[in-house]
Amino acid sequence: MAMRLAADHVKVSVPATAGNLGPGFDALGMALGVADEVEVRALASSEVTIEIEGEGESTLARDESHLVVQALRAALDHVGASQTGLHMRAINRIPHGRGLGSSAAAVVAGIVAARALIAEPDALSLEETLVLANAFEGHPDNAAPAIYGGATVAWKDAEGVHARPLQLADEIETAVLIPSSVLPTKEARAVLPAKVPHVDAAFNVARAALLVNALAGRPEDLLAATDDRLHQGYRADVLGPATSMLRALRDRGLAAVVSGAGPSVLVLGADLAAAGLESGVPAWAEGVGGESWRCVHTIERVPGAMGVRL
Ligand SMILES: Nc1ncnc2c1ncn2[C@@H]1O[C@H](COP(=O)(O)OP(=O)(O)OP(=O)(O)O)[C@@H](O)[C@H]1O
Ligand SMILES: N[C@@H](CCO)C(=O)O
Repeated sequence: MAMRLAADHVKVSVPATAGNLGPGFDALGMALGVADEVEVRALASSEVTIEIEGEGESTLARDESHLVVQALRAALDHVGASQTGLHMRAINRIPHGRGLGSSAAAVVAGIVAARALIAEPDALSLEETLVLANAFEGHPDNAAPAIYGGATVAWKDAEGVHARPLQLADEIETAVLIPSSVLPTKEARAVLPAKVPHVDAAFNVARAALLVNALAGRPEDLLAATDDRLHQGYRADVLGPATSMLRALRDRGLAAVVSGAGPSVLVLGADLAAAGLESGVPAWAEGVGGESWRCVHTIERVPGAMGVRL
């Protein structure tokens, strides 16, 4: 027998995320202080209606092809629950195509909404949520922090997809510099080589391990720990102004990395106010690469996705 829906009105919030964190390509990630909200009402009819406010309000589909709806349906199928008509209201605050995990947030929102709707939420564990989200995304580094919050390491093996929360010291802050230009993740992945030199792989292994230690409370190592040879250099041309911003920040001694597939740039540090990154963009950074940038500064550990019944 199909699993029952136990609620007909739920609300979900999912944070933006930065994937990679420099050396941890497709593995490390961190939740950021901006979140999308989605309200879902199950309908007696088979109708699907969608209201969107914010990012994508004039471009996103209002039908079954909407990413949140697709993920919700996949999650209902996964637990053997009946499909339902639905009305969805989305407040989209995460910019799209900027390396801030908007697609992962949409997918996780759909799965967590399904989890809140069904009679047995335990049928969809956090681990299964990650497996389902990875099936949409193809890489788990954004979905993992979107689900668990804070900083995470995620990996795949023959059994599936896994993630663990990383220790994140209270003193670690983030600032994200967001340009107005967009870079679809698909385009940024298409320029990566199929093989990399062994010496570059070894270079990143050392930095990724050092970064885990630095995040746990050694902020003085963040600059060395955020260097990378596996993706940012290969993407320099498609990243355009982000490559200039990355260089400008690192030349100032700031631990900057490309956020996800870019073109946003993430800065990690223990006192980002001292670098003028606590509110707005510092004067020297305005117009770098011919872009207009805005800055989002986060000082607290960001929680993962939350779903509640209304
Ligand atoms: N809230 C949303 N609702 C529906 N579709 C969305 C939503 N957010 C993102 N998308 C879809 O995902 C696309 C962006 O995904 P893409 O993977 O290119 O970038 P990103 O997820 O923002 O960045 P990154 O993966 O580098 O962190 C959008 O153009 C849109 O099609
Ligand atoms: N690890 C992914 C993050 C993008 O979402 C990439 O760099 O392509």
